[in-house]
Amino acid sequence: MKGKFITFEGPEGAGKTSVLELLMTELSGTEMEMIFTREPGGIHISEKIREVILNKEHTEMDSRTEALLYAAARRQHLVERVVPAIESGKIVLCDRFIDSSLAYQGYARGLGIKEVLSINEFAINGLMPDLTFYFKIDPKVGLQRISKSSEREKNRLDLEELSFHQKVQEGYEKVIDMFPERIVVIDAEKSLEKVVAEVKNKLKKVISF
Ligand SMILES: Nc1ncnc2c1ncn2[C@@H]1O[C@H](COP(=O)(O)OP(=O)(O)OP(=O)(O)O)[C@@H](O)[C@H]1O
Ligand SMILES: Cc1cn([C@H]2C[C@H](O)[C@@H](COP(=O)(O)O)O2)c(=O)[nH]c1=O
Repeated sequence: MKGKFITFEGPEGAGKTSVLELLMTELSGTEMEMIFTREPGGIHISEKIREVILNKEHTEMDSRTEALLYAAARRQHLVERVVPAIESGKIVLCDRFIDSSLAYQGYARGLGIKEVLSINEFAINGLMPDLTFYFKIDPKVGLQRISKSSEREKNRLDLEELSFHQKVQEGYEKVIDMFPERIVVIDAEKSLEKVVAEVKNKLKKVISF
């Protein structure tokens, strides 16, 4: 039996990683076999690409180069980690995937959502998520959260202007309109406990635990 591929999306500081960590703890005792992973990263080569993309000294990086690097990291992560897990029946919970590229590179960087979708179609070769949670939050609130966090050093993308992060949010709204059946919107400005409860509730509709 094939597993499922579930992704978590949203602006900076929306709470995706915190929710995934709590889900990992709460669902680890259940019968469902799950893996938790992230983009860009999740495996050796893609973590190396992550370091190149997010290094705050790499201010000269061209937007198309950035889009191609995310797509390359995505391809390797899918082949090495995501596809084998799904084929062995596991549930894969992934922090960010293709919708990040559509919102950040396609819309906020101005490369075009369709153009970025097209390079990513080559990378993913048909493997779209079964379900995506979009963590909706005012970008200002998300950025305030990461500024307060002592564990989080700001990367090159975090350091973009507020106007860039507002465009990311607009980009996500467009992506949601393109894929309304796949993407579930979660109010990420609620307390962490409430967000986790809402995600678990929606998850129960696609997997049993
Ligand atoms: N619902 C919440 N209410 C208040 N603070 C929260 C909530 N969720 C997460 N936080 C805090 O906000 C900060 C960012 O959270 P987290 O790293 O989980 O976000 P993220 O969506 O993974 O961000 P990024 O994509 O930028 O890495 C952390 O300090 C976390 O403790
Ligand atoms: C997958 C992906 C990510 N990004 C951006 C989004 C964030 O600013 C960083 C990743 O950092 P996080 O702390 O792990 O959320 O990269 C992007 O622009 N395009 C993408 O495809």
